[in-house]
Amino acid sequence: MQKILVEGGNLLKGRVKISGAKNSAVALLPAAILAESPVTIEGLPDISDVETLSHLLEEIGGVVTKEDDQGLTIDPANMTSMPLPNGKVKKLRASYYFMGAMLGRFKQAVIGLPGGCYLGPRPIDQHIKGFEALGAQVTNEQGAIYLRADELRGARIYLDVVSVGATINIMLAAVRAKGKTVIENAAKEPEIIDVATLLTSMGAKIKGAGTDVIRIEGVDQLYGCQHTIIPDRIEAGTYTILAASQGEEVVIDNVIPQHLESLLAKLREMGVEIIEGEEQLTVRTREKLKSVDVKTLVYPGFPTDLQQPFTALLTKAQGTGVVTDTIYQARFKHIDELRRMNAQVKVEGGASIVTGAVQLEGAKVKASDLRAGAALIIAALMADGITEITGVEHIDRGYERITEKLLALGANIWREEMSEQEVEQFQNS
Ligand SMILES: CC(=O)N[C@H]1[C@@H](OP(=O)(O)OP(=O)(O)OC[C@H]2O[C@@H](n3ccc(=O)[nH]c3=O)[C@H](O)[C@@H]2O)O[C@H](CO)[C@@H](O)[C@@H]1O
Ligand SMILES: C=C(OP(=O)(O)O)C(=O)O
Repeated sequence: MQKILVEGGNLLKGRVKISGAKNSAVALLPAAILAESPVTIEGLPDISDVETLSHLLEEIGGVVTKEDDQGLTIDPANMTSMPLPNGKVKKLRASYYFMGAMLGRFKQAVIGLPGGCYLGPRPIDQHIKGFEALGAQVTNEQGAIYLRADELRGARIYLDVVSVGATINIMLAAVRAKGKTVIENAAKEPEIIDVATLLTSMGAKIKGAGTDVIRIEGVDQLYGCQHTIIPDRIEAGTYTILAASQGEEVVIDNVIPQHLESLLAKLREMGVEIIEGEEQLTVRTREKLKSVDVKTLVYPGFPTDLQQPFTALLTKAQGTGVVTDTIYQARFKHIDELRRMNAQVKVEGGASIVTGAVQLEGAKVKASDLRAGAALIIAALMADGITEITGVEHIDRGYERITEKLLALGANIWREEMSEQEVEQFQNS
């Protein structure tokens, strides 16, 4: 087990290249189950979620081959509807996409309830509502979801909650259903468009991805194809926040700036200078930052996945900022850790209230989840002295080579193996 150490204070300067989107990758890989011949996905991020999903694809009989340029080819020809009730499915959230994809291809699946970041309750009732509407029988037996259908039939499905996972999962099953499916109140995140683009290249008929009504005409067969993933808007947002907090001038390459408009607007309000290129952002901070309030919303609103990193930045700004998370009202585990670093933050209801312009101090802290980890790294880069961050396995689920990328920008950051005693303390904390 490793920990990350950061000596704060260095100003960041240079360029950083953003990797492929985690939240696309984790759906694109299971989508390959639906094809009859090999699917190649290019530009995948080198993160542990991708590795775990590749192993799961192999467990059900897929042949996964590494390509140049971080591509993977998945040959689904010999896959079976092997049950996956336990094991790796519990390591990440997106294993739930095996439900939709295996239901679509085999008309049956047994998948353990997913893991992923604990952000308060994360039900999957809307996924199940969608599968049932398509004709599947769904039961929960000892923590695994059993799905079975004699035939999948297209249906009109209204999502009671706007859900990224449910929208994609229903799309995965519906592309192989008989007839027409309409998903109403669908999520509009760019990752949904990316998955729909892959499915369309495989032969699916999908209209409206990226709007709140998606129409799907089921087809009998899907085929292999080649697809290049979109850049990770959350990783890009994290580096943008990082550059705003401790950057002299940082150029962020391989970005779709339109995917980050809500964040960029808030940063500009704070006094950060951002120049948007076609696939690039240049971030400069010349003046003292002013606090702002943010409220997370579904896309194109401010993303919940950037709420925690943004809170770390607010500790530097003049004034008080309120961060309200309307998606996950319990996504505040990073706050206690930021407090250990001298941050003046309190949580009230579904919001954190940050009193800014405070000098953070290095401390021993624990990343409780992926974006809490990103928030702690940002705080550590601004802090006086050395910060030790445990819970690195969460960070490695979603940030490719984060220590190397930051080192190249001039940060003083490194990894160390934890001693046996530290591992024990960590596991008991
Ligand atoms: C792998 C992946 O893509 N993860 C992202 C995805 O998670 P995930 O797909 O799990 O998140 P959802 O969009 O489904 O969740 C949004 C909200 O709907 C609720 N809900 C969701 C499904 C359901 O069946 N019932 C229900 O009540 C959730 O508790 C949450 O409050 O979108 C989240 C919201 O942008 C991001 O934070 C995650 O990074
Ligand atoms: C919450 C996240 O991921 P997951 O849904 O995979 O747990 C995230 O990416 O911030």
